[in-house]
Amino acid sequence: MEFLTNDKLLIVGAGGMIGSNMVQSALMLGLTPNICLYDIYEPGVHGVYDEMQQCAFPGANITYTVDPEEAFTNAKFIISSGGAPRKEGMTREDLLKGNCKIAAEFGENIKKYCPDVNHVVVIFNPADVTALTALIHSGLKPNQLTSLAALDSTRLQQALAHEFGVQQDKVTGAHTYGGHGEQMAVFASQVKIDGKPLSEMGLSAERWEEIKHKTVQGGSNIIKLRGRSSFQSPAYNAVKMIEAAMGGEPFTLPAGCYVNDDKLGFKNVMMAMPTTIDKTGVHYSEPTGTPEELAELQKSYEHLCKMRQEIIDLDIVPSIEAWKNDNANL
Ligand SMILES: NC(=O)c1ccc[n+]([C@@H]2O[C@H](COP(=O)([O-])OP(=O)(O)OC[C@H]3O[C@@H](n4cnc5c(N)ncnc54)[C@H](O)[C@@H]3O)[C@@H](O)[C@H]2O)c1
Ligand SMILES: O=C(O)C[C@H](O)C(=O)O
Repeated sequence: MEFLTNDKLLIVGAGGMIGSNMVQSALMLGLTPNICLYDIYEPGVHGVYDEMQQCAFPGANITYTVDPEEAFTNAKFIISSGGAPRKEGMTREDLLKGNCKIAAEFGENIKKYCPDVNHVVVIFNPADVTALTALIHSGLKPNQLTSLAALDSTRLQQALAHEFGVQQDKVTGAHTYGGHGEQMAVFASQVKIDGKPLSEMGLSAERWEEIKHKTVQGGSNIIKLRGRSSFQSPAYNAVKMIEAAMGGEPFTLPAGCYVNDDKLGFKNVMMAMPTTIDKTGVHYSEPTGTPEELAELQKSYEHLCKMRQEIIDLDIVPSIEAWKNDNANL
């Protein structure tokens, strides 16, 4: 089996549902044989390790540990789903306090044990805010850390493909930006169905609102159907993001990235943007949309600013001025 690299990939939260699926996806996609599984729950991560050994995957060199020093040392790529998931009836924001505390420790571990890491993907929710917390505590440059935001766009693609009876890959430009939560901004103006603009497809305004609602509720719908939050789609997409950061196939769906942009008016937040991820990290571009879509994005940004204030008030991150003093790149 040929691998893209031999660099160490660390999977944090590897004993959980997303973590265990990521190990498998990373090996099946041929990213690296050198994978370290880390979790705070020994039986869980031990069990995943045993199962991966029992796959007898050619060339794999998997280790597992509950010791952060052993886990983070020499890691070149990291994906973390190490945090609590929500249950039915909860919002992602309900996880903010507990998971952002975990994110602060996660960032500190990076700073202490692997400051030379190339790229980090944060999955655990609320992903925009846990990722911001991790970025601030890690001391990394903004283009080295991304959060998983792609599922909202793949859900929009899915709903539109179903509506028009086409293969999902015939739906292009179906993207959501801003926060990965109920306040996400769902963009229609760039969508094409089999090459034809959505505006020419005869979709009623009422039907579009239903598709939007379905997209926003996509995560809750999986919880209703499966009794737990999504794990296959986040695992696959996060591994694809890391593959792109390793220099493999480009990742073109929106990703969460640090934005501090006077021109756009979005300051000191992590949010989903039009992005590209490559060996040099994550790079965003300006979203294209109608004035209504951009106003929705502004609302989503304002919601993210409120959550940012909560983690400042909880002393999980310092004030914006203080974190900028610590890391001039932010
Ligand atoms: N961004 C997204 O699109 C997206 C999609 C799905 C799920 N999620 C989020 O991903 C997270 C994980 O979901 P899951 O289904 O894998 O949950 P899970 O409970 O199956 O797994 C989480 C794992 O993290 C471990 N863990 C907890 N605290 C840790 C710490 N401090 N260090 C290391 N490991 C730790 C747990 O022991 C557990 O094994 C949740 O927060 C969920 O909401 C995000
Ligand atoms: O919905 C959740 O809590 C998990 C995840 O954020 C998702 O969108 O599937």
